Amino acid sequence: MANRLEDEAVEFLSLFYEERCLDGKEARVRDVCEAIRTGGTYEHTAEELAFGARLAWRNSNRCIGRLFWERLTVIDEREARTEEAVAQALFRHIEYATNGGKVIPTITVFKQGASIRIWNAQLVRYAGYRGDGRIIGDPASLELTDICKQLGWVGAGGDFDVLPLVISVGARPPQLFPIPEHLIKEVALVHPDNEAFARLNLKWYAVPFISNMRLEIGGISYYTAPFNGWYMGTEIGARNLADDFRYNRLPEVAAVLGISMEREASLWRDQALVELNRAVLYSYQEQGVSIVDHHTAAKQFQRFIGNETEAGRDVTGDWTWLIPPMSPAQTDIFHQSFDNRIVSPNYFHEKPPYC
Ligand code: HEM
Ligand SMILES: N/C(=N/c1cccc(CO[C@@H]2CCNC2)c1)c1cccs1
Repeated sequence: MANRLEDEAVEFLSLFYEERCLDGKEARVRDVCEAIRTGGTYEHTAEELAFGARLAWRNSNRCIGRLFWERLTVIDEREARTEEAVAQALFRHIEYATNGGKVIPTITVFKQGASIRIWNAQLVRYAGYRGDGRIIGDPASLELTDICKQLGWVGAGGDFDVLPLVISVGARPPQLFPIPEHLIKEVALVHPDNEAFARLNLKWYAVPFISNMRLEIGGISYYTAPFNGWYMGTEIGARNLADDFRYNRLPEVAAVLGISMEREASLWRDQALVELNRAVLYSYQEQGVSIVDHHTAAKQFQRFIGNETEAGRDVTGDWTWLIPPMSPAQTDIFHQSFDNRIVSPNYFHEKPPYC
């Protein structure tokens, strides 16, 4: 009687051997089913792991950046067993993927199962502090910042303090690992036409490293598999710095650019939003850090659809996330519909270990 893990394993291995036109599938399937029957699980080969991580990206319905799914660098850290070893591997990932600004899409995969956990949602993220009546820094980080303070971390109390890595192994309490400053690349935000913009003293970190999603391949879950790509400008300019429950900077941008906020109908918010997003794209490009604008990203996504269709594969997608948060109807994505079926391998939201 084949169990669920066996079914998922056989399905993935079939894809692995067929899509890459390899032979030897029968023997591998037999070995894996034997391992599951005797030990309750199985181990992926390095090639299966790399292919599975790339497939998971190709199957990520909410990702507009999937054109480059085959170009993912996969680092195998399944042997790491201590908090220190995990932290060192993460420092290596940050340095390698940042690559001086020419960002390399990369994932580091730690041992299967949930014994190793990273408590950070992103490896590099700013702290959030509740001051007297107002919030300093990133409101999205309030909970993790509190945990870091309880564990002895002392933040500078500013708007852009990078949090330490918080890593736990098994039932041990989490350990803190401040990220060496030389590994963290940031971009100071300046405007292409208006030098007054710099007076806002805004900046953002160069590379997004997502560290709170579960990678599932052939029925096996890797709870710790942090991955990065490069940013799409709107993530920073239309959400992180613009949402009123995040950095909420549109009023200051309007003020410094002399845009009157008197009437909603003046569309001052939209005008300030465009200028903030132009500043983000200009600053990253000027400082040599990879970034893509939402129009180019949407065109690349159309190429992804073409490639997949040519390969005879269905494309699945989540329209509500694929459309950019700024000028969505200016992209072809807005005028299409997508099948939001969940296909495995994939990346899944996972509740934080501190819940
Ligand atoms: C290479 C450049 C990439 C760009 C420009 C890009 C862009 C994006 C954007 C804009 C989102 C929506 C994020 C949000 O609205 O908060 C997203 C979602 C996502 N991306 Fe990509 N991506 C890239 C690479 C990758 C890579 C390398 C992976 C994994 C290997 C990946 C996996 C995902 C996943 C799983 C989501 C959904 C996240 C969630 O449900 O919270 N992306 N991507
Ligand atoms: N550009 C990116 N953007 C994101 C991709 C996935 C997730 C996120 C952050 O999602 C949070 C949860 C909902 N919005 C913020 C951002 C990438 C990060 C890692 C690889 S590409």
